[in-house]
Amino acid sequence: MMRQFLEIKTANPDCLLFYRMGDFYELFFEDAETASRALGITLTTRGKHLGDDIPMCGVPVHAADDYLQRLIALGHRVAVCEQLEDPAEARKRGSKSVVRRDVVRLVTPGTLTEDNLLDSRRNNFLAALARTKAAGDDGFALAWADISTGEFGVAEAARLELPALIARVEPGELLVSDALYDDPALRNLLRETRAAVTPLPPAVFDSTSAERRLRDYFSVATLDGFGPLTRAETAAAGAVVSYVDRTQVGGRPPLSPPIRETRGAVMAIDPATRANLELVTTLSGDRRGSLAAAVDRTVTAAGGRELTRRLASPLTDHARIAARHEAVAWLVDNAALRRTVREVLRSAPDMARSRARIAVGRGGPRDLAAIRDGIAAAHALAGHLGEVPDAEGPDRLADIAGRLRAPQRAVHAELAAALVDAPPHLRRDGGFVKAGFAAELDQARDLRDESRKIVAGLQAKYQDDTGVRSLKIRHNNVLGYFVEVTAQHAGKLTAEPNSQTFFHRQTLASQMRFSTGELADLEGRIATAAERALALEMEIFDALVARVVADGEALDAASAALGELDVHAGFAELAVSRDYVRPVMSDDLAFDIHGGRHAVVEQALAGAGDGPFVANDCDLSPPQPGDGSEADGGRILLVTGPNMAGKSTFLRQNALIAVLAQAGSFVPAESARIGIVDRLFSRVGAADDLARGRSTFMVEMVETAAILNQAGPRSLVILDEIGRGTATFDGLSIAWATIEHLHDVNRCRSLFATHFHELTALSETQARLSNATVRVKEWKGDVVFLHEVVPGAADRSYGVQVAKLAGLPAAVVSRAREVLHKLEETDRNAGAAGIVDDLPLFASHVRRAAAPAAAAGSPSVLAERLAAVTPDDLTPLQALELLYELKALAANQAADPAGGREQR
Ligand SMILES: Nc1ncnc2c1ncn2[C@@H]1O[C@H](COP(=O)(O)OP(=O)(O)OP(=O)(O)O)[C@@H](O)[C@H]1O
Repeated sequence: MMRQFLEIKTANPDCLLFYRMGDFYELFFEDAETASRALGITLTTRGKHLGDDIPMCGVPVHAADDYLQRLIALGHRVAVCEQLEDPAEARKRGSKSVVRRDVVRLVTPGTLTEDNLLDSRRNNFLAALARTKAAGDDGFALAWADISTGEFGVAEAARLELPALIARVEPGELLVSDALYDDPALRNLLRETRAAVTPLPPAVFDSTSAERRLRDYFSVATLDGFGPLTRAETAAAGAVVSYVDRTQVGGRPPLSPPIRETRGAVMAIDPATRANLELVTTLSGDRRGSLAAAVDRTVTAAGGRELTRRLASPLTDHARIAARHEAVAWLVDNAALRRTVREVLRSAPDMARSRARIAVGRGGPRDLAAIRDGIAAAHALAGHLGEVPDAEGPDRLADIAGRLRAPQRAVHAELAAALVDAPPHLRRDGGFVKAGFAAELDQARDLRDESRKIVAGLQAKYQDDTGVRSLKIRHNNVLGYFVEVTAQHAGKLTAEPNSQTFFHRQTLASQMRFSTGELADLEGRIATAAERALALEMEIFDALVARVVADGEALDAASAALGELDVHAGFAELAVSRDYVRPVMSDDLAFDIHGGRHAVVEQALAGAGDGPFVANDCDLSPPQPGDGSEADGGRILLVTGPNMAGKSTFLRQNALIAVLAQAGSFVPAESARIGIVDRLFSRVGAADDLARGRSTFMVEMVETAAILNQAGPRSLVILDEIGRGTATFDGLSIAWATIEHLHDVNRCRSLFATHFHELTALSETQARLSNATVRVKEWKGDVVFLHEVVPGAADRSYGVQVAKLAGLPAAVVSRAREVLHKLEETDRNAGAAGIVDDLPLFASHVRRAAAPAAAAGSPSVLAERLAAVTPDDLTPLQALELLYELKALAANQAADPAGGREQR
């Protein structure tokens, strides 16, 4: 047996080997040590190998899923090795022969199918990243498949686009070739992804053999039917199916043909933005508190997964977005139908995952029942949708109704006729086929149950015959049926005449067990009948499985349609219950939100009874009378305001409104007009990334750099407190230059929140920048937050007041007030004027701020000259001349720096 174990282990060196022995999976050697540590189970020894004890530990088969889940979560991979024949078969080959065993499946993070190993509301994708050599940085492709639902997608990407794509798909496991695994350019990407990264030999990614593998997997002669896949896409998709084959050991889960996603079809959202906006999980990884949790009104698992997917990948295609809104609008208007639809949906089980398990031979009777109930729900829903004349319903719903009708009624009828209402999880013990379905089965069962009644009668008879009232007939796997009496009464059975009937079988401490001829005879009949019944049930099970497998594609179509309908109905329910409106989508640069709210904060406030959320407007549409096209450039809104006033909330709520709208939902606002956003960027909050050797400030700058380098005219950019992680002047300067770059180069719709009030001066020179502030009231020295965003600039930050609210010791608060007072005084007298010479750009503003002190010194000549310039009035030539002049002025000033200071 050890030889067999070692052979199998050698073939699967990177996995923990679950070696089946009877009712246990046993682990040996290092695997046993690793597993016992990871699972907290006892480590024992069994036999010797090369003179040493063999470490061993085991998990019971019936509880194996739990242990698997924990091992997978810890990043292990497990090879499940089963007994492939009955031990009796093995014994026929000789008393020393070993039961045939082999690995039937590798369990890895990306190839799970069991419900308790999966999150029902999220896909679990296995992804593969491939690159074609010739194309360099641009030739990447990602393929992703969920073997628990059959979905399969593929897309091309440039290297810079990869982080966003991988973060969106959020694979559980990512396959890469050894070469990519070792590529320094991808090191950070691979380290940052939450997926378990599995390096594989380059041959797995070879595009020529990939093509063959795909043809083979989908049993097609050519891949042309899948649309034109690029070489990198073929390689990635080929790697996925090759790994599925390897881990499922030939049991092929049904996958849809790879659906190719065109570039730019979904809103690009990089990983930092995705995390910051907490779209599907919060920063701490929970679903609770995320946008998904706040807007999820779906009632099925398929709907939950579809919702998560939509929020993670909002569309950019006007027509497709409009179709989703149309479906939601229709379900908003048809309240009665919406309620019926949701009611029926509630009864629909997770058909996709059940069908996938059935297809790989891991399904049980309960999975068949899920298909039965799923088909019933699908047909009922199609009926309800069909009751309303098609002309009234939007295309999207008509299409959904069509797919809901796809599964055959006959399949449902058979399942319904064969299965009991609530069948057991495992088929092993039978008991799932309805009485009356198969006459032969009924007979076998009757015989079995009849015999059980006879056993009961026999027990009564034996009690009378022997006079032992406590005599029992029991059953166990070793003895079969036996008569049991307490030791005290044993004598009555061993004495004449009873000893003629009762044969002694076993003596325990306080009981004695016997057999009788009648009992042995009955036992035989019961066992045969039970075996027969079980065998018949297994036959019926297999026949039902075959029916389900044959109708698999229709079932998948219906399951997907069910999920989509659930999302539409859920969004409609959300719109009605939380007062969301249908956004008007356009192809220009509009972004005009009236009375917008934060989807998550609003609900949190309502839940905590913390008063209403204050709605706010936000208009980032191009201000000039133009056609609103890209040439006009979007507006930048610079938001200043005290701490805790609601700046971050305001910024995020607008980003979330864009995401919701393009995901197909209505939005929390009184009205919204949104020109489609193709990329969303946000830099919100700051966190150290010490693990990667990056300080808070470094993280902030890396993310800002990515935005300034990548944001295009159709992007939406949210920047919160850029530059706060460093010294004031450095921070202010960086923020200043960042805004100018956004305004002049990126020209995209942007929201910028800051505590640097100096930045508000930019509105004088930047045509498309306007200032907004969040109102507060001061009351008896404390600050009252109104959360109202109004045009204009804040005058101060109220930081000390907020610190007091936060419970800073009174002594610290009063000392801070003193220091603040002193600093403000110094600033008024000298500090501000000091900026004038060093940073001429700030001149216009600083002069205003320092007005009382102006007499104390003369402002910089350079600043004065600049202030006199109206850039819009200059011809290019004049501008160049001005530049020469300014350079000369600056050179003069630099030659006599002390002179400048002495004047002050
Ligand atoms: N519009 C609103 N209506 C009601 N409450 C709000 C609103 N906006 C924000 N709040 C409440 O105020 C709190 C603080 O908001 P937020 O974090 O956005 O402030 P901030 O101005 O960004 O603060 P800081 O400058 O300190 O980062 C939120 O947690 C929320 O409870």
